[in-house]
Amino acid sequence: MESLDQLRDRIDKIDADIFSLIAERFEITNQVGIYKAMHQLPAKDELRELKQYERISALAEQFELDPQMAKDFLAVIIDKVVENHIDIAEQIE
Ligand SMILES: O=C(O)C(=O)C[C@]1(C(=O)O)C=C[C@@H](O)C=C1
Repeated sequence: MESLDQLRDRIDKIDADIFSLIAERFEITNQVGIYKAMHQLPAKDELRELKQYERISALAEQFELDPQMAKDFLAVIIDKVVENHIDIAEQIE
């Protein structure tokens, strides 16, 4: 059995991986924000979001996680992405 410190080290590494991937996702969504601003597209795409929530919910079930928790987690990220898109559009105007 691993020690508490070893288990916590593994948790810390996973947290670092998660945030590295979230940062990469924001880099990509910022590019989407620039594209949308340049093509006068709205910051928010409800249909795409519905598909995203369905997809994340199915993914959560596949990994035996709570689908609502997964959707809440994604909502925090997507809400921030939309804010960033609005900021980008204001800067490009
Ligand atoms: O796919 C897009 O159009 C995005 O802007 C990305 C994204 C997302 O983070 O997944 C964010 C905002 C949109 O409302 C839908 C999806």
